[in-house]
Amino acid sequence: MPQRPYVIDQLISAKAIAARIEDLAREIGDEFRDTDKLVVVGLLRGSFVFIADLVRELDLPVEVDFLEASSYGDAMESSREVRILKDLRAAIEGRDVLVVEDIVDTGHTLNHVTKFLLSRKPAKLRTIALLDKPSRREVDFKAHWIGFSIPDEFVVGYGIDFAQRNRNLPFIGKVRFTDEA
Ligand SMILES: O=P(O)(O)OC[C@H]1O[C@H](OP(=O)(O)OP(=O)(O)O)[C@H](O)[C@@H]1O
Ligand code: HPA
Ligand SMILES: [Mg+2]
Repeated sequence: MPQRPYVIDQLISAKAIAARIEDLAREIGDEFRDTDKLVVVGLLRGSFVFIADLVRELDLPVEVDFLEASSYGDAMESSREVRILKDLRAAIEGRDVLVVEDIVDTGHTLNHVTKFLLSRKPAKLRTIALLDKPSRREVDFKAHWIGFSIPDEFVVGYGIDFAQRNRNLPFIGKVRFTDEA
């Protein structure tokens, strides 16, 4: 299907993201100061840029692992069916876990993933998302840390895609279709 033409307007600059990550890393450091067994879990694919920047700001011994979950495919609407496409390598029972996500929109993805991981009985499980769109929530989910609360705009960049494109933009932008009146 041919894609509609669109442009991307910057919403959050690379500089603002970096500054916010420094603050978040300090708060996470306080929360996990007493653990030497933290596993930082990135949700593929969207979190790959955020987790890379976040772990480099963490002054803690960390193990990094990834879980792949998908619910949007190439669409702009959630399928509401979260599929786990790749499991963790680490066993997390009895360990402290920080789940790193790019965005909480309807909430289905993180809601499903946290239940999936909690069934493995970690000692502690916390969640962080760079972006939160509270006005779009369909399930009651709240991350422990949020980078930025944003309005109901379809966003791309800094790991986040529209039909698998634009993940490599260094900033967060919003998609604006140019064929709209
Ligand atoms: O709160 P929700 O409505 O569930 O939306 C958030 C999820 O949707 C996107 O993932 P997507 O399924 O597009 O996969 P991707 O991470 O591989 O891009 C995004 O990366 C989050 O994981
Ligand atoms: O705003 C968004 N942009 C891209 N992918 C998404 N998945 C959930 N919300 C979004
Ligand atoms: Mg995702």
